[in-house]
Amino acid sequence: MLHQTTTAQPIVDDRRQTDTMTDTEPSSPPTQQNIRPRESESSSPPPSAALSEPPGAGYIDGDRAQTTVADTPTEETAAMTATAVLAITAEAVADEKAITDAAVVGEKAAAAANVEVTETAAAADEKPASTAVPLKNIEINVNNKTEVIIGVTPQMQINVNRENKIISKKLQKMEKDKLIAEHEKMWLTTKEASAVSAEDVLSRLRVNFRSGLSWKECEFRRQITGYNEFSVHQGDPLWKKYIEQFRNPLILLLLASAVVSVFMRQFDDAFSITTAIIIVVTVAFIQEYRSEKSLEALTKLVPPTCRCLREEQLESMYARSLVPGDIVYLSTGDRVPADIRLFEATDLAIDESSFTGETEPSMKTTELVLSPKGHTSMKNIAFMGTLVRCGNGKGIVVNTGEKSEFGELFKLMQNEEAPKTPLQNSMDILGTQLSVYSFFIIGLIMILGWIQGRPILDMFTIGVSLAVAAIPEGLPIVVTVTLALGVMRMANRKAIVKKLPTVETLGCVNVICSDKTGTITNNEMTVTTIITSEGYYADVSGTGYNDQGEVHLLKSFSSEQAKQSIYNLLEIGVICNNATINGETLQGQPTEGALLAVAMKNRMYGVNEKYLKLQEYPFSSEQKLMAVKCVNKYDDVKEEIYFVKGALEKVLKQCTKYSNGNDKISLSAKKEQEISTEAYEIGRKGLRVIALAKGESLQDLVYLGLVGICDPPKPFVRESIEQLYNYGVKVKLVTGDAQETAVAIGSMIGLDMIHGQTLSGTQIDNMSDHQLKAMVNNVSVFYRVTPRHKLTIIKALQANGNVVGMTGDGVNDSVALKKADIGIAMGKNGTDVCKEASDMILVDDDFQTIVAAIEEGKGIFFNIRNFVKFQLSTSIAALSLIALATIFRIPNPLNAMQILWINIIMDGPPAQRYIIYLFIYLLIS
Ligand SMILES: Nc1ncnc2c1ncn2[C@@H]1O[C@H](COP(=O)(O)OP(=O)(O)OP(=O)(O)O)[C@@H](O)[C@H]1O
Ligand SMILES: [Ca+2]
Repeated sequence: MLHQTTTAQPIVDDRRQTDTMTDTEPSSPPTQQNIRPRESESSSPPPSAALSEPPGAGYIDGDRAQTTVADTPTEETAAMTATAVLAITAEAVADEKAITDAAVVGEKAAAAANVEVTETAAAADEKPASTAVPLKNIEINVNNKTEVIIGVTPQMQINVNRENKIISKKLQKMEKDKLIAEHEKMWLTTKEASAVSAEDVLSRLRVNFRSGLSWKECEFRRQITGYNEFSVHQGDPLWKKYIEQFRNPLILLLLASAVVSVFMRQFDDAFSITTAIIIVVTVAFIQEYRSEKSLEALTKLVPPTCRCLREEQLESMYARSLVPGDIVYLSTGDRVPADIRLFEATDLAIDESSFTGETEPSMKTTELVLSPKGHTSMKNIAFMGTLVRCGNGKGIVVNTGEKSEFGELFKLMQNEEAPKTPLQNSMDILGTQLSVYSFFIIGLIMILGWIQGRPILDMFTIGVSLAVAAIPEGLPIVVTVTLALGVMRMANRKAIVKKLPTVETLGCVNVICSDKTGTITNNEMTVTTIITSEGYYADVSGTGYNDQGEVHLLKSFSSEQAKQSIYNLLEIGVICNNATINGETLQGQPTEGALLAVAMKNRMYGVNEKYLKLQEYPFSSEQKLMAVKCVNKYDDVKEEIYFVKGALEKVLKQCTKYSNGNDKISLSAKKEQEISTEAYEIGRKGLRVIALAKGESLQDLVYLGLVGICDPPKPFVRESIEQLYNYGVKVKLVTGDAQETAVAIGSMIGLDMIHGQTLSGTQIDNMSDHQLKAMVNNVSVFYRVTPRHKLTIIKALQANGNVVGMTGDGVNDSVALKKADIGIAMGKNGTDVCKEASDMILVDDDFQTIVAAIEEGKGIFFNIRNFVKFQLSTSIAALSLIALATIFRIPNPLNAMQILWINIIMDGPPAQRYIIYLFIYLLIS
């Protein structure tokens, strides 16, 4: 029988033996007890088998082998038995009990499911003695060890293969059920996770926070939990929706008239009316179905992503693939992808307004909450769907999809009907008004006809047909379909509209406020210039987040000293930093990535290891400054040092000295002026300026120098702005960057810098609303603004009657994006926060797409207007034709069927294609 190791062992003999074996038993040559090739009666393996098997592999006599199960199965025996079962089925079908016993006992048994059967040619001399059928050797791979069964007839082999398959399937299934049961025991609710320590959650969900789950394990867990998403609940079946369409009172009346026609023996009328009704209903049904489908598709256009640790690699992946136990990293601007129990939180503030209604972001901690009451008290949980306003953190996914707290909310939300767009509303009103008028006129016609003594049934069917034709009950649907189709067309042009009304607004935008970094520029930052506080000046070559490039010192007086100064300066940039570069991909903020890259180019490695980070003051667009408090690990006197980087004026405010070689010199007004001029000169080239300083206290820093970071405008922005201008849309730049940088970029992209003014955040602060409103139209560049200012600017523009679009990518844009008539977010590099706040998303961050979207928006608006006009004119034509004919006692120029046909044809451009299909179909059948 088979055995587990690669050394030859005593093997269970055929029918008699039920012995158990261990791996440690010494190897012995095949004996009588061992299974040997029967036909050749030789104790040595046949040549071919010897060639194809690893040394010491066992042999099985396929003919004689039998199922044997140890009475008291141990792990080994179980494994053996399982294996035996697999092998021996050549003759005997294994009994169920054996399999079950074997499987339940040990892991090895389960591993036996790993069976591969390979056929090898039997030795030439191995001719079967008793049978004419050629024999074969088959190799069975069990637990990665090869076993050979010799002398198997083809039929036996088929049996072996078949049985092996069945057994391995059974074993796999049992193994899986067991695992599923185990996994289900380890899940915990979000509330439970909040009430225990992070370590407990980690161990309960069996994950190491340093390495994360394995891909295989994730795959398995996902089979249990499903994808991290909400299944939109299935509506009525299609046939029911189709029948629904008949529930329209007018259609019912028409049907009634068809029935009456049958009784009156006017079969051709009855037939044509019925056909027409079916077509009307089908067209309406298809339209509604299509609009539903396209609306559904909309929600799937921008799949959220997240950063997750798997097999020690930090991966950026779709949030839908998360499972409980995944380790997720959160940073400013992220949308929380699942319910997460935090085990690390640095100044982590999360906006839970969508969830709790609380407008103030909630500060998160990692400590356990003893008895959590309500969502607000669970300070150690980041809830799915909420947004990281600032700081960063790490946590473990505890619940996903519908199991998350947000899932509960989602279920409630599903029951709410989606609000109608203003356009849909006005169409509804128009529809009702038209219905009232039409009914009135139709009533008149019918009474008149009746008085004139026309056949009552004719008058009735004509009246009802007129009602069907003239009452635009399909109008709202057509509007929705047109909007939805437009939205899909925009999606093809890489602009995703989140809500239908946006399309209406797009047609009338006349001002676009655009932030600079990430919208106008690529937000791919490269340090190109360095100026130290001593005045050493260096150029940096190379682009991208890598070490390809060099730092060239220009004005060097003493080159060693200069190198040291540059080193000290760049060191701050590395330590006061949260980004990482893996290969060439950057995780984190581009500005920080640029600082890491320049240090790499200066061949500075392992700088971080020298210091231990004690505290961080994260960067925010309000402060425009970031600081970390550290100690030098190798210093005996563990002195605290602050490393600071940020906008020059903010950093200089905290500095009292500047560094000059090994000395620190007090900052004079003159020196400050000098530094500002240097910054101005760098900024004038369109570079972003970051100042770097360090010191023992945050109020008493030593200034070390500046870096200039290049981030040029994207291609074709200039052309797009020109095109927008031609459409009557003005573009304004609103940026957190310095004046000279903003102005430089502004002129690069063709903003009117001659007539347009510039305005800073501070200036806005010193203005009344009224003053701002008076001048805001003429400003083309706003600089050094905070998120609050961005909002004020939008409001002031709106107060002047503008329809304002706002584009942005960062957290600092989100409030303004929400306030703007249309918020436009960058889809690729934009933060989740800003995508959430926006109405439209540019998939590939291309500014040109805005132009395309506005074109589409205008087109759709135009289409709908035309359609309404068309519908109205045909209704009026039909009504007046019949009314006049009745008044003047002329025979009716159109019969009921003809009216209906006209109605079908005019029922909207999207429908026409289907009508043609239907006609063709009717013709064929
Ligand atoms: N990670 C950072 N650490 C420290 N300071 C920074 C950092 N990033 C940017 N700054 C400073 O803050 C200023 C602008 O920041 P802010 O976030 O308000 O604007 P932005 O979003 O980068 O630009 P825009 O509003 O045009 O998109 C920069 O000019 C720079 O001096
Ligand atoms: Ca930005």
